[in-house]
Amino acid sequence: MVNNLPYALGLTGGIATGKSTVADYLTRAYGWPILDADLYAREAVEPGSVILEAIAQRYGPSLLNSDGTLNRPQLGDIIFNTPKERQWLEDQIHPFVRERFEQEMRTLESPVVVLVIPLLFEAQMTDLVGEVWVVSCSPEQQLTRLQTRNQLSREAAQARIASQMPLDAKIALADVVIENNGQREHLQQEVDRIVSTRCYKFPQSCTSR
Ligand SMILES: CC(C)(COP(=O)(O)OP(=O)(O)OC[C@H]1O[C@@H](n2cnc3c(N)ncnc32)[C@H](O)[C@@H]1O)[C@@H](O)C(=O)NCCC(=O)NCCS
Ligand SMILES: Nc1ncnc2c1ncn2[C@@H]1O[C@H](COP(=O)(O)OP(=O)(O)OP(=O)(O)O)[C@@H](O)[C@H]1O
Repeated sequence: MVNNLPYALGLTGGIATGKSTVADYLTRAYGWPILDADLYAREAVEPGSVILEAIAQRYGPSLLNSDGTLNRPQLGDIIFNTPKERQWLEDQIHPFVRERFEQEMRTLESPVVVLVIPLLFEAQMTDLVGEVWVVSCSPEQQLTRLQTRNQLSREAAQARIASQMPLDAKIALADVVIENNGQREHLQQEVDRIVSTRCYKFPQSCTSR
């Protein structure tokens, strides 16, 4: 890690376990900036990008909406059901996402930054962060949250969950695990408790990986 970069806290977990909810709270309560892999992954496929062009070449122009943007649900149907195609897409997008994190981190003045990276382990981005927080919830809760938020059938939601590293395996690799099975207020108290026990008040005392 280059000197003078902020201390990076990596937030990951299963799909729809609550990473963005925790990130929103961290920035509201502590003022730490958030950098989000999902936003960079969207930037990677904006109209006019090389990657969107490659997607249209591979799957045909029907993968584009009439305004030239990516038809995300349709690409999701392909990649969350076909591991080889998921791998192809990740090979296109992940180098771009990594590059964007590195760029943005160099511009920050804050002593701490939160990187939200759903595929932190799968995409081997752990070197970007000083420590890893995994947001966890029960399998039933995860399925319900995902189906409700994305309006997905049970089968489609299960396919998305199955396309990621199992949550237990992520928990085993975590420095901090945040249980998110209760109300939002409880989650916030849990986050406050964790922050109070760690080094962020004195980030220079945090050691990099
Ligand atoms: C397939 C796409 C177009 C579906 O878009 P959609 O709007 O439905 O989902 P969105 O991008 O909001 O992602 C929601 C969540 O899905 C999960 N997810 C996304 N991509 C992947 C993947 N390749 N493997 C497993 N889970 C994934 C993450 O938990 C993410 O937070 C999109 O997810 C995508 O481009 N994925 C590939 C890029 C990627 O790997 N992104 C993850 C961040 S590095
Ligand atoms: N403690 C909670 N109480 C009620 N709803 C919650 C709670 N935590 C998260 N949610 C809801 O569950 C859904 C998933 O949460 P969130 O978007 O934070 O997950 P995520 O891990 O960032 O998802 P993704 O992997 O798809 O990016 C959202 O609709 C959010 O509002």
